[in-house]
Amino acid sequence: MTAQLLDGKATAAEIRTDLKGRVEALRERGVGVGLGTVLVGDDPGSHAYVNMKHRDCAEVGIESLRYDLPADASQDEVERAVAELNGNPACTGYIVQLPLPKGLDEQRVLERIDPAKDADGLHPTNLGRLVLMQPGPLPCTPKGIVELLRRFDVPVAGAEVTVVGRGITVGRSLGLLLTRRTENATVTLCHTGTRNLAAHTRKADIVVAAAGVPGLITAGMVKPGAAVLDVGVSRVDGKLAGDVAADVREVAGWVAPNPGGVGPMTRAMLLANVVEAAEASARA
Ligand SMILES: Nc1nc(=O)c2c([nH]1)NC[C@@H]1CN(c3ccc(C(=O)N[C@@H](CCC(=O)O)C(=O)O)cc3)C=[N+]21
Repeated sequence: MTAQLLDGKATAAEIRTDLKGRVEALRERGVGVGLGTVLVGDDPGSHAYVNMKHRDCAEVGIESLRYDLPADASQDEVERAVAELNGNPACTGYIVQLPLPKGLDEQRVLERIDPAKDADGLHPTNLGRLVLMQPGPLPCTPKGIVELLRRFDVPVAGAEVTVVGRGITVGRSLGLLLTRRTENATVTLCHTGTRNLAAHTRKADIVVAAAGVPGLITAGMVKPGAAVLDVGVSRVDGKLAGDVAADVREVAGWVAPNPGGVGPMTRAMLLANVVEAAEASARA
């Protein structure tokens, strides 16, 4: 038996079609939707991701505003781009592509984003709302993971979920999201200090691998029939490598591959956050 594919690529395309209709409806009411990006430096991966985000915007009818700053940009220059997007009414939401080049204070930049325009949900105010279980923009990757599980009817309520990785953009935020009453999962959050990783993954109904360690999760670490989602992004000899080994397909019940799984869902949720913020402001 091989695992059912959690096809993030096809699901994200369906979501973009839905969003396109909602963007048209907003425009008919005179409400524009614009996504900004701030990219610093010349990392080829980051450039590729930002390009994909702008292509998605064009498809859905969202205006895009783009700031590309050189690798030697100063903290002030980055913060000036952020201030401009905060002040520009054509920009209804934006992101600062992470990681920023060494020497820049990432947290200080994130804190200067207007929380109402925070399309990534990474401003401390919005992360605080997540901790407090109040409404607000959610980090795109965790939101995409929950949406993917929901659309493929993977049971989440009451499930044992083991998340590997404690980063803010994925692991830690996902733990907070999945333990809300509306998701109701039991979460084990593993990290580099975890003593027996396999013991934690083997008991899980759902494993989310977001450690950035190529091939970390192998077939022997997975309970038969479990859902395994590969969120690892590493480059091995210039090629994209996930955290999940190929043999996992033979034991898992569902697999979200990388590429083609959670990545496209992350981009779709970025658009969803921008559209939802515009809809909320149109209601106000
Ligand atoms: N402020 C900020 N927000 C982010 O959301 C953010 C970020 N910084 N920095 C980097 C990570 C990484 N990330 C991905 C998004 C989409 C794909 C994606 O769509 N991947 C496709 C194509 C992969 C390929 O072919 O290269 C796939 O998985 O099928 C991957 C990775 C967002 N990130």
